[in-house]
Amino acid sequence: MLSENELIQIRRHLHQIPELALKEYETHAYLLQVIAQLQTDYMEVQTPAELPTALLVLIKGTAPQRTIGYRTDIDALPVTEATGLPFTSQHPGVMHACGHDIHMTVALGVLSYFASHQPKDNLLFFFQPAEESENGGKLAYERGIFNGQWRPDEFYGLHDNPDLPAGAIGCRMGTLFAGTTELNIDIEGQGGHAAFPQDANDAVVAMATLVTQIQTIVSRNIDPIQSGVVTIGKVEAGTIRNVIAGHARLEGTIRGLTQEMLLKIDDRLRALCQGLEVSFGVKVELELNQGGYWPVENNPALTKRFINYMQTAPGVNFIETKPAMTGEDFGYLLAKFPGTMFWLGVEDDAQLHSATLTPKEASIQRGVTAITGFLTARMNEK
Ligand SMILES: CC(=O)N[C@@H](CCC[C@H](N)C(=O)O)C(=O)O
Repeated sequence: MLSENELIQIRRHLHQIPELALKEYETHAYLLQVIAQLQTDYMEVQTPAELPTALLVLIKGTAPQRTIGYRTDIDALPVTEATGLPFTSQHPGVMHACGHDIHMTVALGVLSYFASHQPKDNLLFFFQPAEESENGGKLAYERGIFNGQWRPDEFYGLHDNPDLPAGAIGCRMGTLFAGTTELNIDIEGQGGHAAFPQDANDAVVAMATLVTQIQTIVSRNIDPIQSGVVTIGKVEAGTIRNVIAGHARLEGTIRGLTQEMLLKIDDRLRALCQGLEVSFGVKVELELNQGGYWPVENNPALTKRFINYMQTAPGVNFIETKPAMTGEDFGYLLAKFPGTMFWLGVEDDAQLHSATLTPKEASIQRGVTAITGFLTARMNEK
């Protein structure tokens, strides 16, 4: 079983080798190396050919009634790290800014416990690529990697949370995370000389107007008692100060706690894009892609058990949380397999996706202890 100190060294190594969605080859190789040291005769490891940076590890139980799945994501973000940590990212422009290094380490800690204490039920660990983009969970499901002995009867997974105390477990009945839709908008106008706007059709002015109009969707079109978010995270236009840009592109994300909310926001976006074509004489292409980022809906019966355990287990700091507007493609897997997603507190002033995110490492061992305790208790239930 991996000690707390060994887990911290593993986390620091993973932190130095962050990789973007579907390119997690070095991470995959390192995970395999750690897992090989934990190998027992009741463990099977598989790299699915259909998704080559994913990893499945099955620990066979002594008297299995079910296969319990535990999922961790493994990808990182295109963020330039600014933590100044001695174990900072060695991959320029890429960082574990969402804490997936912590997620993987906790999963390895739980795996190492059951590799040396054979469980009663089967335990399936799924190291999933591409959570931040590219729909790794959906791809895994659609490409059929959860077949035969690799199919979980129920699934659990966590996300780190800087707003909660280190090691605290947060969860709620019902919806934990929003569904998200990625949006891309291309605006085609007419380029020209900066001095002769009358002969051009400025895509920058059309784009700026659209960005402002988009702000009215949440403020004016949705019920204030409900929730929605539209964030434009990236804008691109132009080449130099004295050339009017003929093309502009916006990239953003839509968030809603229900599918109805997401579809309503989609409709308003379509209408605003059509209006922009009329009012500015530009051509607008709107692309909406929800992929696997469905709302994360916790299964009522399993989540009740999970919360009961965490509320009463000695040494676990359980906090009931509100729904969050973060997205997670575990939402897709929870629509296919019953299960529970929960938070692990990592206590930091920086937010997720920030270049200075520095999760507290004390959360790792506390998370491992809470999760191994829960899984053991779950295996003793009918
Ligand atoms: C926990 C977290 O931060 N998840 C990501 C999920 C990305 C969703 C998708 N690529 C999108 O941008 O809509 C998040 O940004 O919430």
